[in-house]
Amino acid sequence: MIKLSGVCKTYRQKGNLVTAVNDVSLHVERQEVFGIVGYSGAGKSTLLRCINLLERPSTGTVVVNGTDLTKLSKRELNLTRRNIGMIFQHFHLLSSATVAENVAFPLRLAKTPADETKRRVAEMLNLVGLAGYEGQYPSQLSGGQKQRVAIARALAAKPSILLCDEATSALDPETTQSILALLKDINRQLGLTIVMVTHQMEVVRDICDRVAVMADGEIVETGNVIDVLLAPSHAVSKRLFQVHSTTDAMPISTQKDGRRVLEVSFTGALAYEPVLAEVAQETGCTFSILRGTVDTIKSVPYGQLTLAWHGTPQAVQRVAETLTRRGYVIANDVTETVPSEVYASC
Ligand SMILES: Nc1ncnc2c1ncn2[C@@H]1O[C@H](COP(=O)(O)OP(=O)(O)OP(=O)(O)O)[C@@H](O)[C@H]1O
Repeated sequence: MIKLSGVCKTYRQKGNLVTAVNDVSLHVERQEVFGIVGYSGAGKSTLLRCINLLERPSTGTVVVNGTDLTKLSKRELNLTRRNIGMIFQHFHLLSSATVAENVAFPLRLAKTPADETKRRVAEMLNLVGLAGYEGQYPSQLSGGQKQRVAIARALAAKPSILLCDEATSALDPETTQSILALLKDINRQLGLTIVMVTHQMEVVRDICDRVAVMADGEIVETGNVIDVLLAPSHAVSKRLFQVHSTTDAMPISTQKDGRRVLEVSFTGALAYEPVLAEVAQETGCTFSILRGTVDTIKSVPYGQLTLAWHGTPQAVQRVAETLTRRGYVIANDVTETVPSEVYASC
């Protein structure tokens, strides 16, 4: 559906070259919700804007539905862009136009007949839950309602792709949830492909199927959300997705007593099995839970726990291997990262 190959974007800034996106290749499947995350300045927005050529890549190709956008004339590009809607953090609504006029804007550009425009605007406002707001102005709406109008406008020309640039970052948590629910519905009902840039990990957890982690203009890790979230492999992903800091999770007394402190994760049916009790029995160790989360990601149960294992040195040595055999993932063996001076001083 969307295939980026070797995309680079450089800017000239005060005589220096800034590389915002560096040799990114990416494949987004039809109808998936794909997240792009990373710290500020990682290049996320620039990469997103390369997908509809709001930013023209310095090198590389952008193929959408089999067409390389970088090869199109201006006119062809404008026509193709109708297939790609976009929403933004600050909504970008026309303040002097009514809700209906805002939603009708892309249809006017496409010279859609008036009766069809009217019908489509009504359909879109119904979809986003704003039927009856046609005559209101953006200043009369809440942030969540403004984003709903922006979504209606973005979908008015029936695109098959929606790009979202920090679409929920300016909204409170409750409104964020309602916009995410709307995007999920749209993804399901209309079969829309959604690519979203976000720094909100709950957005990734709630709505994305796959995620790419960016750092310094590059994609450093891509995968299914549940895999990247529970067993991130790159240092940046670990920082972004870790639920809590290891140091916070370990009172000093536990560092001393717990011979082995492990951060583990598990998914699916394992959440319902008495794995920890069985591993304790098999190894002859006991354990305490220092920190933990058990939740679901898109209806799949998962858990992340920090465990202190107590027992003889030989017994605690067997714990990690036994947990792994039972299907747990060892995200971090914290014991090995605790300096020996810490043990000595406790
Ligand atoms: N038009 C521009 N001119 C010059 N440099 C730019 C331009 N746009 C982006 N950059 C630079 O490219 C880099 C990536 O910026 P970008 O906005 O894509 O990052 P981001 O990950 O989206 O950050 P944020 O989360 O803060 O929005 C930054 O160093 C930024 O300063």
